[in-house]
Amino acid sequence: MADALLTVRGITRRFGERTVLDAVDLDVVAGEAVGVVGPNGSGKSTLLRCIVGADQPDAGETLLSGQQLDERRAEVRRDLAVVMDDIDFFPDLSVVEHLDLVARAHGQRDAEDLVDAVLDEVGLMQVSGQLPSTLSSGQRRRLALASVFVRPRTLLVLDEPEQRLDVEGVAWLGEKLVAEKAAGRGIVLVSHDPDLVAKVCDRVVRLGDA
Ligand SMILES: Nc1ncnc2c1ncn2[C@@H]1O[C@H](COP(=O)(O)OP(=O)(O)OP(=O)(O)O)[C@@H](O)[C@H]1O
Repeated sequence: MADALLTVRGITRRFGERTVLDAVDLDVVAGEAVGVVGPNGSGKSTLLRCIVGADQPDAGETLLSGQQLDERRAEVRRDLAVVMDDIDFFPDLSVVEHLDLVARAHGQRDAEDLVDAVLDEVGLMQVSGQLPSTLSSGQRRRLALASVFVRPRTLLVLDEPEQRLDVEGVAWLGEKLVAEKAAGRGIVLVSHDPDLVAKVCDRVVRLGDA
C-alpha cells in the first residue's frame, strides 16, 4: 500500500438540526487525486474546511501522513497546500512580490527562478508588477493558484480551483494537476467541472446523495 497522505475518518458536521456531513471517510495516497463532487450545499467546502482545520467537525478525525493536523508545526504547513475561497492578498504587494514572499517564507531555494517559471506558466508575467486590486478576477484566481505552485507541497486541497479561469486556463490546470500526481503528490479536488474531474481524479467521493 502506498503512503497514506490523508486519512479522513467519520467526519460529521452539523449546523443546528441539519447534518451536512454524516461520517464521511476519505483517503488519499501519494500520486493519487480524489474528487469530491455533489450539488450546491451538499457539504463539499465544509468537508475541505474540516480537513484543513478551518472548521471543527462534531465527530471524526483527519490525519496528515498519519499525524493529527497541527498548523502550528512548520512541517505540516509545508506539506499542505490549500486553495479555497478567494484568498486575501496584501493590497500593497505586487503579483511577483506575493509569490516571492510565499516562496521565501517556505524556504524554497532558487526562489527567484521558481517564481519566474510559475509566473510564466500561469500567464501572469505581463502583470507581474501590478497590485492585486488591478487584476481581473481570473488573474486573481491565477495568482492564488500560482501561490500553491511556488511553495513546497505534498498534498493539495483545492476547492473549485477552475473558478473564473478561461478555457485555456482550465486545460492548463488539468495538465498541471496530472503532473502534480506524477510527481508523487496527492490531491483532493472539489469541482463542478466534470471534464476536469475526469481528467485529474482517480476516484470520486459523492456527497449529498442521502
Ligand atoms: N457556518 C455555517 N453555519 C450554518 N450553515 C452552514 C455553515 N457553513 C455551511 N453551512 C451550510 O452547510 C451546507 C453545506 O455548505 P457547503 O458550502 O459545504 O456546500 P458545498 O457543497 O461546498 O456547496 P457549493 O457547491 O455551493 O459550493 C449548506 O447548506 C450551508 O448553508
